Amino acid sequence: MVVGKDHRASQPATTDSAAQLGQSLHSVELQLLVRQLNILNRLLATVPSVLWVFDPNAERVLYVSPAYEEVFGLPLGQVLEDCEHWYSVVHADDVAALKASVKRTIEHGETQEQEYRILRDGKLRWIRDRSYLSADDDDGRPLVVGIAEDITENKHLHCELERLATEDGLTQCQNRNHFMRCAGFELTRAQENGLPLGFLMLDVDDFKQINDEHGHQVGDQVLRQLAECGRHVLRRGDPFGRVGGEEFAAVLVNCPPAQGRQIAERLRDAISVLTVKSLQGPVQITASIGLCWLRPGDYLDGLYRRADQAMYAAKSAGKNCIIECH
Ligand SMILES: Nc1nc2c(ncn2[C@@H]2O[C@H](COP(=O)(O)OP(=O)(O)OP(=O)(O)O)[C@@H](O)[C@H]2O)c(=O)[nH]1
Repeated sequence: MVVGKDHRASQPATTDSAAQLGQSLHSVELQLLVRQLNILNRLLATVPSVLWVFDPNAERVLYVSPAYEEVFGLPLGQVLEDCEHWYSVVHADDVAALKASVKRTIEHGETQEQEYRILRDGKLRWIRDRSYLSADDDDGRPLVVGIAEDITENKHLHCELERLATEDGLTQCQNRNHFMRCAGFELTRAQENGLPLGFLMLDVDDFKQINDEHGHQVGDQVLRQLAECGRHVLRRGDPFGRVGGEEFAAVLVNCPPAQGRQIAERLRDAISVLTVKSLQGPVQITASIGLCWLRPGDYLDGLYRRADQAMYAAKSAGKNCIIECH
């Protein structure tokens, strides 16, 4: 913006040049401001995150950046008219937590970070929203400013990494590390609450022979089917993992011995009727099971060792049976 020279003769020369200087200064500042505004608009239109400003007193969204339409799949105008539109795509189970998080920002000035699910184009997407209490605006009222990002891809990657870190690749049950962590957690919980807990160790019988006669692929299939059988027979929340080559373990959470024996028996029965296909015909499998119970002052190592000893006792007793260690 260029301001023209003022030729008014009545103006004294000094005042004239001061006014000119003032105007051109004004003009430079204005140009700078317009330029900054353009940059800011370009930035806001380019960044994939949604920046938003909420006025808690008026309960209105004062501003949302253009990415809102892309990220939330909703028109900008609607949310500026009524902030509830924002929640219309949020997963019903996540709305309360999201509202509570914004409320905490308003009431305590706490910076909040909330992850929630939205439904966009019939698909679930994950959003991470951070909100901050901003400096007062012109009227002296506090505003909440936030930045929301679509983190769906990160979330999927995180889930995949977690799965790889906790799951046994062959059988899809817990891997040894994860099982031991879960077992330790359940042991502590049982001790703190005085609840009964069982520990079960299972080893496939004559597995080397199965591998030798039918090949490793059939052996792998035996392990997969056995794991599937374990998932089916054991209760949902009971940790169950592959702790060695053909060795599995389970924690029977809040389970008195009588019930634990029934579960172990059901498992042994279910395994003994499993048939695994091979070129030479169906392969029958059996397993030896060791069982023991949590004692006061037990450590996971001790519990594991007693169940292992009981399992080896079952092997010595002729296999395909359950031995309990007290
Ligand atoms: N197919 C397959 N075999 C495995 C895997 N991990 C370990 N094994 C095999 O499991 C077999 C275990 O053999 P052993 O320890 O002698 O036990 P076993 O033949 O079951 O004998 P008992 O325990 O006395 O019944 C070995 O041949 C290992 O190579 C695996 O992931 N896949």
